[in-house]
Amino acid sequence: MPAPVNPFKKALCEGQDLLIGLWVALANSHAAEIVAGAGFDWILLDGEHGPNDIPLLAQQLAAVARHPAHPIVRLPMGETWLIKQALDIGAQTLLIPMVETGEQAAQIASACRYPPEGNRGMGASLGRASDFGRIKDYAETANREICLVAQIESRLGVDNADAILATPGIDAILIGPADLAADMGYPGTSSHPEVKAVVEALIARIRAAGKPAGIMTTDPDMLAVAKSAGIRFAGIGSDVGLLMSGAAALAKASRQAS
Ligand SMILES: O=C(O)C(=O)C[C@H](O)[C@@H](O)CO
Repeated sequence: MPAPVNPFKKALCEGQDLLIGLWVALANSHAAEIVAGAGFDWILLDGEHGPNDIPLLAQQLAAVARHPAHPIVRLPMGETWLIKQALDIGAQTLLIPMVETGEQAAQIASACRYPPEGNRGMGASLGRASDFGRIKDYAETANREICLVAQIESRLGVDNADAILATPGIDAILIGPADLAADMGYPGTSSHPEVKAVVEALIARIRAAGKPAGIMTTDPDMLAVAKSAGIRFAGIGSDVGLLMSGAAALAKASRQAS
């Protein structure tokens, strides 16, 4: 029995639709399960800015498994040991932040694949990835179902985008406008015209390299720019944002009603 098919990777490679996702940063399996059934194509379990660790991420992966929303796991950084642990708990799609060079792209790509394609350590028979050893052909078939998304979110990353895109094993690029804006001198202003121009040009380069481009943005104007430039996946909000805005609106409405 082979490793399970990665539906997100399949949809990116074979489909044309825009895949909509939600950032999930509450680091809670109940919250993840609630939004996984809401109708998103994917959810991003955020181990970079959410208070997540490997055990919490494993709980969330298990909690959302019965829903169609594909869980993408973002790690704090592209450390080889952390990539190994994330894959062994069953993450099939990883988002690695702040990828800035071709060398870094090669390192994270190698960490995601078993030899001879890479240097991922053998141990999935102990982990959820192989259903704890029940998927007998996991080691032979896992590589093709891993989807590695590199995040480009700095001027250096943009400058080196061609080298990152040319790296075998980098399956897609997600643009991070918030960090990109900060690096460009516009912290907190990810919808700055100069940022939008860089994002638009970067999407064109990603597409020209034959790879899918994605973005995370809650700014409608930035999303419109990205859509017109041809992105294939977009994170358009977060569980934290939904909870904050919903709670505040209810509190305000209840005061007005009383
Ligand atoms: O730089 C960015 O933009 C991102 O990486 C997304 C941020 O982490 C944050 O906007 C997620 O809500």
